[in-house]
Amino acid sequence: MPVAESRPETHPDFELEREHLSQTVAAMIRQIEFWEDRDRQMGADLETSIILGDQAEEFAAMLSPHVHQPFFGSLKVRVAGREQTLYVGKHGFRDVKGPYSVVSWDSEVGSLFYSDALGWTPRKGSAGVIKRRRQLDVHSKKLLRVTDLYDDEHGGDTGGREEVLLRRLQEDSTAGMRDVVETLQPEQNAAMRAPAGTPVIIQGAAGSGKTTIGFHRLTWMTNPDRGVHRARPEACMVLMPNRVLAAYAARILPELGIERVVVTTPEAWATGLLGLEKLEVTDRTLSLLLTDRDNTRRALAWRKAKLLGDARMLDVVRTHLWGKFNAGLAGQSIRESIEVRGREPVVLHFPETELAAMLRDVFAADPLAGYRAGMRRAIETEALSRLNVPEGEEAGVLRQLSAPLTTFLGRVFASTTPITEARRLLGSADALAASGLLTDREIQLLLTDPLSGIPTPRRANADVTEIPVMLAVQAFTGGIGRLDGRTLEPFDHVVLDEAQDYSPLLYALLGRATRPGHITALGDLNQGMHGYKGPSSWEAVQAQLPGAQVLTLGRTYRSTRQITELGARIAATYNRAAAVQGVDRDGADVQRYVAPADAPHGELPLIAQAVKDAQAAGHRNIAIVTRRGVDADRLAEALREFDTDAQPITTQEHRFRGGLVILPVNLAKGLEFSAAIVASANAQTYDESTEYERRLLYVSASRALHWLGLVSAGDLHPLIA
Ligand SMILES: Nc1ncnc2c1ncn2[C@@H]1O[C@H](COP(=O)(O)OP(=O)(O)OP(=O)(O)O)[C@@H](O)[C@H]1O
Repeated sequence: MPVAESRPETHPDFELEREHLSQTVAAMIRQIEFWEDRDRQMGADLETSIILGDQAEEFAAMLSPHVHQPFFGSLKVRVAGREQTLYVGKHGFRDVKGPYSVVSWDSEVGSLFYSDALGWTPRKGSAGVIKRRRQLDVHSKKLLRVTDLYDDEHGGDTGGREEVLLRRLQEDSTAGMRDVVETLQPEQNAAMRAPAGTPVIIQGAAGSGKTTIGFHRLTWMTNPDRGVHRARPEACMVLMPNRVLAAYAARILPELGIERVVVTTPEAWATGLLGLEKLEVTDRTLSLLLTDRDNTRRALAWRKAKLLGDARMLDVVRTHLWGKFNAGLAGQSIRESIEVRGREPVVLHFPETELAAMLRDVFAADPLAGYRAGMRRAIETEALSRLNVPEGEEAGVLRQLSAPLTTFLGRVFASTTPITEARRLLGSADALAASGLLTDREIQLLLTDPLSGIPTPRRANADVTEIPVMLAVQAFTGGIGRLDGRTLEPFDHVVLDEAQDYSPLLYALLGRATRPGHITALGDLNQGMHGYKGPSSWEAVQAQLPGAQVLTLGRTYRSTRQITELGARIAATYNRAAAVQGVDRDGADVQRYVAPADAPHGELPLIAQAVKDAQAAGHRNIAIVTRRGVDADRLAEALREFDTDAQPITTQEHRFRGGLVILPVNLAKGLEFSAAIVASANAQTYDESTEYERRLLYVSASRALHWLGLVSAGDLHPLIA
């Protein structure tokens, strides 16, 4: 069946829809004017009037940005013999006096627009049937197009959903991640709306929309419809692999209507929590894997890194701290004379045996704020109850207790900075053996140092592989979570991007730091660049996040068929999973630029030419991708001689602001551009025999939406030649 066409003259309902749009715009404007008119926001007294006025102003401010596009779709439903059309937009709007209401995309009914379901049973009321789904392209208050996606009266599915999607995918990239509210696909919608309070692992190939969907799920979590599971944006955190990507992705948030979410990197979060923002984080395992040719040493380094991120390490750390704090308690007691107003002073005495019993209870209770705070609270509570302190006098008693308590806690818990304590544990066979959880071979492995040949920086540093153990020490002693002023709270919701790079131990810790069931992990086990620090399977993650569901996104959306096919050729050399299904979108052929290996200026003139060609094809956001940061800096400089001014993005401080940029592949991961040019796309740069290098080549070659150029002085890489 032909798709009901979109041009005004061909879609029979175009005029009707245009009229509905203009009436909706008018109704919204009326409502905004009403809210903005303070004289009409009258309460019983002045104070209530002011509150009402402020509230109304806030409503007006929230609705205003949506007047230019009140909705993007509609749903015709039949319930109890009555037909009704619901309009779906980015922001809900209730037309109190008329029929021009809009339901929000992230509401319960909004979901029906995206799913393939043909009926539904609401919580109350009778079951309904979907009669029609319709896309309405609106821009600047003007209706541009009407496309039916599903029409009961015309044979059901029209193929319109694919048509709308393809149109959207043809658009140019922007300087930030975009929302896909208008074209969310059924499987994405289902993943986004996996029951609130259930941890979710979204597995999907590159370009399947994982990261995008993760942010949409976060927004969905903040909707009041989520009830007890509703998340406050300021209490949520998103972890992304680097700061360039974090800044790029965070731009989606205002579009989705939420603000104040913390979007950062795991390293920044960890060093912040450890109170060591200046700590340099190294990845010496990676350096060794890339430079050392000794296979035994490589295998050792890999296995040691894996073991450091093993979830059992949580209890290894806990047992170690138990032994340490108990030893610290030996010979300690608290004896303090306390005055309660109106009574004789009494001596409060906690002998060692009692303190030891309290410590045992604190370990058993495992408080979020850590054992130190837990112990303080336990002693304070016991003191108040033992002295039978009247309510008004509690603060005074606690003040008297404060100094001796701090001294005592200092003796037991001090000298435990997470870094030194983690290293002390990892260097001691006895400490590692205490829990009985590790085998002798594993203990030996932890005591060896396969990385001794890899230099460490001069500054204070920690390796990514030891950070989870340090965080575990921190979690047990000082607590782990979100700092709200001086108190530690669990995060309302945490989203992890590139979730295949988080160890099971980190998952266990993040689970502690977050409300139960409130982690959304987005990843692709096939894209793992750092298998030594990630989980071996999603089951290993599920073991740390009770009840976690794995949802798979099967389609990819980013690139044209030509670019997707090229990427698939590279990925097929290491990817064991079945080939993914791309959206079949036709585009320009992949362009290849090859100069003789001894050409006077090497590949420079070719890169400059590729940039000109991409620009001539109409692209503005263009990336030149290099293998390393130094290559990008060097090329940026040299290309100026060839009339090409590319902005380098070579440190995490740089930001992508659109235009022509040059950046190394590790910073390009996750970003996307209308056009991309892979510099030095050859086997000298991306070693063919190393899987890691082939994965990097894949990342470089998969950054473009529409146009891809491959450049080399000397033969192109065999996988893409
Ligand atoms: N339903 C959709 N409608 C329109 N565009 C979409 C849709 N889903 C994904 N896209 C687009 O596909 C591209 C890839 O999305 P995204 O970056 O979220 O994928 P990803 O799975 O996180 O990829 P990677 O693993 O490479 O980081 C983006 O341009 C995104 O806007």
